[in-house]
Amino acid sequence: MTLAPRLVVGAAVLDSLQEPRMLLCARRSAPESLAGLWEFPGGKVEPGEGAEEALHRELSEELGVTAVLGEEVRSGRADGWVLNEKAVMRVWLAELSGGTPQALEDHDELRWVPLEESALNALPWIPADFPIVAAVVEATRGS
Ligand SMILES: Nc1nc2c([nH]c(=O)n2[C@H]2C[C@H](O)[C@@H](COP(=O)(O)OP(=O)(O)OP(=O)(O)O)O2)c(=O)[nH]1
Repeated sequence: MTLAPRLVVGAAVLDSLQEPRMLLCARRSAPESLAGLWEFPGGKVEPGEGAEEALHRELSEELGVTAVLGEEVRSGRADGWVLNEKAVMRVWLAELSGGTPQALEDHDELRWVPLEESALNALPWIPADFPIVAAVVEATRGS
């Protein structure tokens, strides 16, 4: 029997949905295997929770912010971006609507990085995130 992959949600938080120039990147502090790697803030969808609802909860818990979600960053697969053998992630563009992001939980650094592949790819992302970063740059290009 194959178990359905666990759904994770992530936010590509932009300085502006209308005129995006910067992406908020978060450096994980745990678990040890992922500590020091950069990611999209977010986390696992809990049973009974909607994906977007989970993303708002994670942004509040992890960063202490509220956000408006923009379009979903599509992978070409219906279920999202494959992270590993056990998890897939759906990712939305987002813009802050309240609060100043703080590394409250799971992260030890937050950084606004220009929306350019060279600048973003210079960070050591969780490996599965590199194609998502490229798709975020593509989705915001020309805005
Ligand atoms: N949040 C997030 N998780 C990612 C990304 N890329 C990636 O492979 N993952 C993986 C790391 C974890 O194995 C999983 C997400 O788990 P998590 O630890 O963030 O979830 P959570 O906040 O709900 O925490 P918990 O229930 O495990 O305590 O997805 C990403 O960009 N953002």
